[in-house]
Amino acid sequence: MSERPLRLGTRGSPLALWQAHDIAERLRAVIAPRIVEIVRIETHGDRIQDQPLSQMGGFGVFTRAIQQALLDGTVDLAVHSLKDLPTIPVPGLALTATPPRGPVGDVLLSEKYERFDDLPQGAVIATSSLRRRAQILNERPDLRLIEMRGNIDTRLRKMREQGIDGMILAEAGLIRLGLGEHIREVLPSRWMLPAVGQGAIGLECRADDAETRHWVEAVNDPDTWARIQAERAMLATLGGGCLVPIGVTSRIVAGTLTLRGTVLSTDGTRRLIDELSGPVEKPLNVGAELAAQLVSAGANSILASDAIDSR
Ligand SMILES: NCc1[nH]cc(CCC(=O)O)c1CC(=O)O
Repeated sequence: MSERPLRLGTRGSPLALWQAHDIAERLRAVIAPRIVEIVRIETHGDRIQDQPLSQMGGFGVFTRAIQQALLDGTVDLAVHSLKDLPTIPVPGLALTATPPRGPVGDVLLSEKYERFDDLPQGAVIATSSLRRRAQILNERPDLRLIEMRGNIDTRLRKMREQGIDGMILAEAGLIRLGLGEHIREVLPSRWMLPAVGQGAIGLECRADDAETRHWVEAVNDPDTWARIQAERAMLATLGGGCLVPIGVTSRIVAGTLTLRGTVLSTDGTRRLIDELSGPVEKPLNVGAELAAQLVSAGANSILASDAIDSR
């Protein structure tokens, strides 16, 4: 076994660094006395802060630079927020493990209202995600949605300064940064389905780096792994990437994996939602079959109409 440090690549945002330190601790517990180092890498999404994510040319704006560092050998392990990691495989790299998943939901933050249902007609809500926008408009067509980018701290400040009525963020990020006191309500998964992989951390290695993969597999959580395999198979089969509103929930009860998926038009007027269960040993089948069900119900026409609208 080599004695050089294991270098772990991450974005430099406060949330990314929290996640990287968490992974470093988990690895140190299995890999000691070898040193684990954290290497910060700036991604395209970190550099360009003034454009809507949906217009930044799509896939991998928060992950590609870290994957490149992994391929170059600058780092040995990439730590990603899994929901930012495209499902398209990168030759030479392998998603190797997912530690236990954090909270999966989306939450309302607001200085004025306690609950989503308290929002008055025409209230202004900030979000940078097409998935959140479409699901909010499907539930409440009267609300006004505006773009908001930036780290979580920045967004909280902008909401206060600009008098915005509310904002939707992932619960996991707020909890991890100790900002849980800002959460007013976890939005019901009945209508706000989280992003594929939300709340999970993905650990990616070079496919041929057997030694690192061995250590990284030691911090894997099998239930999280099965759920994210199913969720990502659904997304990959639908082929929507990040430019189309797709949401999902998953659960495992007594060896059965249940996946519920939704596809919407970006304006929220059209929505499909469907559910499928299968053995936890076959997560890829559950995901691909649920996607096929959504396609038979017309998912492709919803996705295609969005592709035309966004031009
Ligand atoms: N780049 C957005 C991003 N990627 C991961 C998280 C939060 C943590 C997670 O959902 O895993 C966030 C912020 C948000 O959506 O509020």
